[in-house]
Amino acid sequence: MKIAVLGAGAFGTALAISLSQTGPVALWAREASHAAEMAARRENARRLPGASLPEALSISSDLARASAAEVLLLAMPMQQMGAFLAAHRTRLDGKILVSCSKGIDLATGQGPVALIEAACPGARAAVLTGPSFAADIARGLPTALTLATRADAPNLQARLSTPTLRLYRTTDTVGAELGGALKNVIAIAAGVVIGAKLGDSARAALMTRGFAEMSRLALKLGARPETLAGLSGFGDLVLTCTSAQSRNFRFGQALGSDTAFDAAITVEGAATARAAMELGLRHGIEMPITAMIAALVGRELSVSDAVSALLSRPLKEE
Ligand SMILES: NC(=O)c1ccc[n+]([C@@H]2O[C@H](COP(=O)([O-])OP(=O)(O)OC[C@H]3O[C@@H](n4cnc5c(N)ncnc54)[C@H](O)[C@@H]3O)[C@@H](O)[C@H]2O)c1
Ligand SMILES: O=P(O)(O)OC[C@H](O)CO
Repeated sequence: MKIAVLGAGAFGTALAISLSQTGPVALWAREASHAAEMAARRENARRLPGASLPEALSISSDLARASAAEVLLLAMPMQQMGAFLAAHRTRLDGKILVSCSKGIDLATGQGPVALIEAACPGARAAVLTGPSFAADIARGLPTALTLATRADAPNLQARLSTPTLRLYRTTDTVGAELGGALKNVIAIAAGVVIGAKLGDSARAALMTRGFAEMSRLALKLGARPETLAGLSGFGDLVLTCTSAQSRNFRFGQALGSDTAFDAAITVEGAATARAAMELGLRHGIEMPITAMIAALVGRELSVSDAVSALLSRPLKEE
């Protein structure tokens, strides 16, 4: 199976580097100048500096060429995916489309699989998610991910595994994509806690209650509990809430300490907080932490008001 990675951000580039160990891979960048720069330097200096691009990795901005592969990894920010699929649906239909994005589409309230199935009904959709920083994957550090798909999973699992990238498979696409999306919102909240100097005990409480609300929404939408407890849910929640490598966590830290944050950095949890809050309202699921983060991101609430509101909620059973 030939592979192409569509989207030359940090994650797409890291996956392309890792997958090049087991066969030829094409990396597609939407800007011709970016593709030319990477091909000349053998490095993605804009998004993943310091990682060299192997010879087995071909780079281009020609989507017709890249999308000739059977397996296409979609590695762009979640809020871009709907427009990308709509613009290129005829080229993408019939392929195996593996979403590598973590989020909920704000315009439709849908995850990547529903977006793919709506735009490209002849495609087979999959989700690759779990605890993994691009820099770690690119350095060849051991990483375990979840591959969620209802189509030909063992073959795809084998093709996307490398000596350092270990994939576990599931058919629970809803659970895998919601775990990966919702943990980003809780990671922003964990960053707020640390940025506001509320302490590690508060962060542990926040992560636990955050996991409870992630699970409430995901189970209501059809996810399986074991998926939420696995790599794509609990595993990624732990990584993202405890590492300063996480952009969602660092964005939260900046909110909590009232310091500036570069708006050009991809922070998936910001839009997903609002999308998840709206899903919660629609399905009658209480999501107090998510609602608080949506309000903080929208500058509708101060950090101290958000903390007071969470601490003054009615006492209840765990
Ligand atoms: N960086 C990580 O460690 C990591 C790990 C796991 C998952 N992810 C997920 O991968 C996705 C991408 O994140 P990233 O870290 O690569 O982001 P990034 O900010 O490094 O790069 C985003 C890339 O997407 C490209 N892009 C933007 N809009 C596009 C469009 N309409 N069409 C094609 N390309 C477009 C940009 O040019 C850029 O190269 C996110 O959903 C993120 O949650 C990232
Ligand atoms: O840097 P973040 O916060 O987007 O997190 C990256 C990955 O999702 C961690 O698994």
